[in-house]
Amino acid sequence: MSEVGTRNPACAIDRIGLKTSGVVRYNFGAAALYEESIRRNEARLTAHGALVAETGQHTGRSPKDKFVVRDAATEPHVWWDNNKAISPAQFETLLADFRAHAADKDLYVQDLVGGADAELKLPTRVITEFAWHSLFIRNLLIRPGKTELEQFVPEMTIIDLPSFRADPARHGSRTETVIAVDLTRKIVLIGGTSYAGEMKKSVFTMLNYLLPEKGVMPMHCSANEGAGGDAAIFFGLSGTGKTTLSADPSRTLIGDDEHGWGPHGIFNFEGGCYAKTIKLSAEAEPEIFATTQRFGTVLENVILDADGAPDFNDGRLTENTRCAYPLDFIPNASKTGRASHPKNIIMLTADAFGVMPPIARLTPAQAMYHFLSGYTAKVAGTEKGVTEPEATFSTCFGAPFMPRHPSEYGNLLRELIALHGADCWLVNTGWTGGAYGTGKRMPIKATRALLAAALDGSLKATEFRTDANFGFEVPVAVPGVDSAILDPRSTWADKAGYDRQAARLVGMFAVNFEKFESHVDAVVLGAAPRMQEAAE
Ligand SMILES: Nc1ncnc2c1ncn2[C@@H]1O[C@H](COP(=O)(O)OP(=O)(O)OP(=O)(O)O)[C@@H](O)[C@H]1O
Ligand SMILES: O=C([O-])CC(=O)C(=O)O
Ligand SMILES: [Mn+2]
Repeated sequence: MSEVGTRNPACAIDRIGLKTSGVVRYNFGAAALYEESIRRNEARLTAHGALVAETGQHTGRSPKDKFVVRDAATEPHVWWDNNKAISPAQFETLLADFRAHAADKDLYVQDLVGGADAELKLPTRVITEFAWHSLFIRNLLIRPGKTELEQFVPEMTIIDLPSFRADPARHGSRTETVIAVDLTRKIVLIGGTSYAGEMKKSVFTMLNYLLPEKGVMPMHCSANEGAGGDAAIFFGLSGTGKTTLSADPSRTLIGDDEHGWGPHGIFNFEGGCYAKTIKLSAEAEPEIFATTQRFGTVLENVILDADGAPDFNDGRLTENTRCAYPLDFIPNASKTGRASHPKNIIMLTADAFGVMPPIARLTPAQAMYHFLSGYTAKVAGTEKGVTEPEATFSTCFGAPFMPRHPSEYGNLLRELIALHGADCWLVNTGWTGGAYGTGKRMPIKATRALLAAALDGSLKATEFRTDANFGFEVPVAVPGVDSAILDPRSTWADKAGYDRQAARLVGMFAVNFEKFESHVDAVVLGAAPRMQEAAE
């Protein structure tokens, strides 16, 4: 095998049975991976020095094509209602076919780490067919130093071969796309998709399985820290604002997407960020915008204009355009990836029905209810002319990444909130002044002002009213924020329309929560939104 680059002399890729007649490139840095990506026609340079790649058919994750190996070790611990199973034999066949497929390919290898806590870290080797995927994952995970690299022994291995085609009859897959997760041997095989986000979420899935047994809560959340050392975490489904709102010039960024909460506080699983770039502007999100105008950042499915500059308003390939950059591309990012126990817990939702207030205070029981519900709303692509939003409930704000039953994560979170006395808030970054189609997206400025007041403690001291539908406490007036938006009903021209929409949403919450009723106590059940007797 022809090899280039730095690695532990005792750890070549044949440790996972891979051999190739091509060249294996270990732990290449950004410049070398740029050269490789461009030489191989995988990617292009932008006018400002970022690298831009297109993913073809798959412009987002493929949760329906993800499978977990059901063996004696995983059988009792995995939540099989939410995770599709494949047999150890099917996985073995798939792994053998991955080896055969790789046998004449050039391969890129990155030895990286998931988890900024030295006692809990997961050394992860990522072997990719594409050079740009190698740079993506190098940007996203934690990069070991040179000495560490020379002694690196992977615990987890990801093999990512987008040109592989799975065979449902042979591999137990659904389509030609497959994400196969062996939690016991800590191997993930990704085939038939070029969407880079699959790699980072594979590490997340593994940590979500491993950490609860060590008493650590894994979370789909961003995190930042105030000057006084007060940490905040922001849960939320895709597109609700974890990345946008955690990048705050007045606070230290810990991470934008995946964290653990253990006995020593919180820690990032990653060493980089993966931000949405659709309609990204220098005005609303200066720190994130700046990462797109420099060397080292990977842009995914972003369209370039005639001058080679990214056009973030162009959603021609997908609305899910992205940029991936190391944490230190954000000026005030943490160097350690760790912070104290969070003082504030924010649950983000993008309520496209325009019913929820922009901020509400949650009791611990309400926080548990909303954590298990995991509500947000999706809006259809505008080009299709669909104006009706669709409610999404994804438990723990991340069902596709949760191998275990939600009650395991829920109970861990509940204990931690009680132990550390964290304050909990629900923040709606979705629609105001009506539902999607009538109203508009909450101004980022307003969301930031409300969060600032919650995080500096001043919001707690203001006057609150109780929301008629959801039962949580909503501030009446906040300095620097138009009071009207605090009461969503007042922003709707059609009040009866608001009441109908609110009643519908409460009904959706109730139906969704039925599956958790036998897993929670009366206190959490009592935190459910109230069905109204009648509108008016
Ligand atoms: N009031 C608001 N608060 C936060 N984001 C907003 C707001 N209004 C519009 N946005 C836009 O919503 C998007 C939020 O995306 P962001 O990348 O922060 O999501 P995320 O929660 O990190 O998702 P993912 O887990 O998929 O990475 C951004 O494109 C941002 O510009
Ligand atoms: O993984 C992705 O595709 C993006 C992301 O963070 C999420 O969906 O939560
Ligand atoms: Mn995410």
